[in-house]
Amino acid sequence: MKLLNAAQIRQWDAFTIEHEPIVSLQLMERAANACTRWLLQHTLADVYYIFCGKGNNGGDGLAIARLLYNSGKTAKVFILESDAKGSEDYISNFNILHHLSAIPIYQLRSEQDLPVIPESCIIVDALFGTGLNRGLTGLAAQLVQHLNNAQAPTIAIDIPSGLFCDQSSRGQSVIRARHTLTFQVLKMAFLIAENEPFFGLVHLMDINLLPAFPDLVSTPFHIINQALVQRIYRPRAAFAHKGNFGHALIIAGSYGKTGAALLSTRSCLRSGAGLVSVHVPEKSVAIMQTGAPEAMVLPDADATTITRMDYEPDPFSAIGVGPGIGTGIKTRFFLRELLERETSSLVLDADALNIIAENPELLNLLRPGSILTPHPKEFTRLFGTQEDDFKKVEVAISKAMEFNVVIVLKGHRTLVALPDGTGFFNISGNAGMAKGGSGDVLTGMLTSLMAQGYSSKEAAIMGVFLHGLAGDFAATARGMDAMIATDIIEHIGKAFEQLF
Ligand SMILES: NC(=O)C1=CN([C@@H]2O[C@H](COP(=O)(O)OP(=O)(O)OC[C@H]3O[C@@H](n4cnc5c(N)ncnc54)[C@H](OP(=O)(O)O)[C@@H]3O)[C@@H](O)[C@H]2O)[C@@H](O)CC1
Ligand SMILES: Nc1ncnc2c1ncn2[C@@H]1O[C@H](COP(=O)(O)OP(=O)(O)O)[C@@H](O)[C@H]1O
Ligand SMILES: [K+]
Repeated sequence: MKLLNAAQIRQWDAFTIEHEPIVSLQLMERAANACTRWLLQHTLADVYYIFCGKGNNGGDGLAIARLLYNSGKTAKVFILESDAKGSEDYISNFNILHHLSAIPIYQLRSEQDLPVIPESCIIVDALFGTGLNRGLTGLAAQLVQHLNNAQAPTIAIDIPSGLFCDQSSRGQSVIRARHTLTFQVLKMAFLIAENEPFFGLVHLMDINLLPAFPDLVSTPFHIINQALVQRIYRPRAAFAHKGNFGHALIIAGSYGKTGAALLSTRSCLRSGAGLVSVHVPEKSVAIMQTGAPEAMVLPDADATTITRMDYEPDPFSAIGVGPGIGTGIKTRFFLRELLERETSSLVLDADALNIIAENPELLNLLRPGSILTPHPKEFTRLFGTQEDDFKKVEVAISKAMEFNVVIVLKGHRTLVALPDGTGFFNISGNAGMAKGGSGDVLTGMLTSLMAQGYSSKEAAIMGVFLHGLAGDFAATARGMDAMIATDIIEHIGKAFEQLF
């Protein structure tokens, strides 16, 4: 699914108005209706304090005030005054409301006009929407601070006021909402970690914009959804044999970290590979054979670390390397040898990435289409510190292009950055996965998918989606606090079932 920017979303509004046909004011009414329904279903308040700017976001706020009033609720409207005349639809809604004398309208012209906000009210933020074109200053910034200091919860309409859709809002005055009721589609701002304090829980309000529009525009960003992964997934043929599903090799573990190897191997086995081998330090062999009897074990010559490749890498259809291997000198030599000898693509995670970060020239040895799966700290070690999280997305994509690899920048909204310059955000998964071992599970899954012949782009998109979905099922079964990485593995099967 394409991730549209603010300008494209406005074009989509205009496209709908032109082709449906529907007049702009009716579209605003549809949007306000959807928000009002949500407010009536999900909030219990004595009174709604509705703060409006003079653009269309403010127009939404005025229409919501009227619809709440029509549903028997009490609403007070506060208008952030400026020299602007107001958008056409704002003015239309203002005129309607003006005639409804039951709804008081207060004009905010200076700091003295900022109202006392009762704890028991609900604040509706309709100051600025996708039309924000500069940071808030003056009275607008004071109002935002005033609302953020209030005890009452804030519901933002479309986007918290002051938050830019497509660029960093670091250092700006931005509404901190408990819920955001956003129209039709997610905005990029909601996928970026640094914006977490602002938008709260995001709810999509379907306003029936014409579905034909997104096909007409191009965008570098996409959201991974079930339909996309269903198109990638290839069901297993009934007459298939294990040779059809590749041979995966996991290289993982060191003394005290055999668990990382176990988690990667088990998740690799659970994700469809025909055969799975695992290269671990000699001392880990018994643990592996007991914990993952379906896998074949290649013991290292060293008792406690990975040091040598006593086998040819070529027979393996994909290799995943890194979880728990440490960054010792012999392991570093091993990784260099692997990168020099291996002819197919690799999945590189954890300490494999830390070793590369210490020896950046190794990046040039990566085979095209390899997958790197850094968490944010590993990403910083590899590619330096960025001034904000939007910049991080940009750098991930430019590095994917430069080294012709796929970079999976992990987090709440994992980004799959592709060498063709595009980026795919994953929206499955939950905070219960923020625990040691979750990343090892992802490495095993990606290696398994690559072994089966999925391209690195397909494997990365499908892998992060299924990993998050398995995490969501694990959270339902165990709860976010109690779930552990093994629970994610236990639910990989159920995640696959959603693709049938
Ligand atoms: N039919 C439709 O299209 C639908 C649209 N919908 C709604 O419209 C919203 C977008 O509306 P919008 O484009 O009017 O922009 P909006 O965000 O309300 O205000 C921007 C105005 O504020 C100003 N301004 C900007 N930055 C500023 C700043 N820092 N400090 C001070 N002023 C600033 C700027 O004017 P300027 O001062 O630059 O001349 C501009 O006029 C969208 O989020 C959704 O809620 C829904 O109803 C669905 C149907
Ligand atoms: N809050 C969260 N929401 C969704 N997914 C998360 C969250 N926190 C972590 N994850 C996922 O869990 C995994 C954690 O990986 P990583 O930090 O490498 O763990 P480890 O190295 O301990 O195995 C990543 O795939 C990440 O996307
Ligand atoms: K808003």
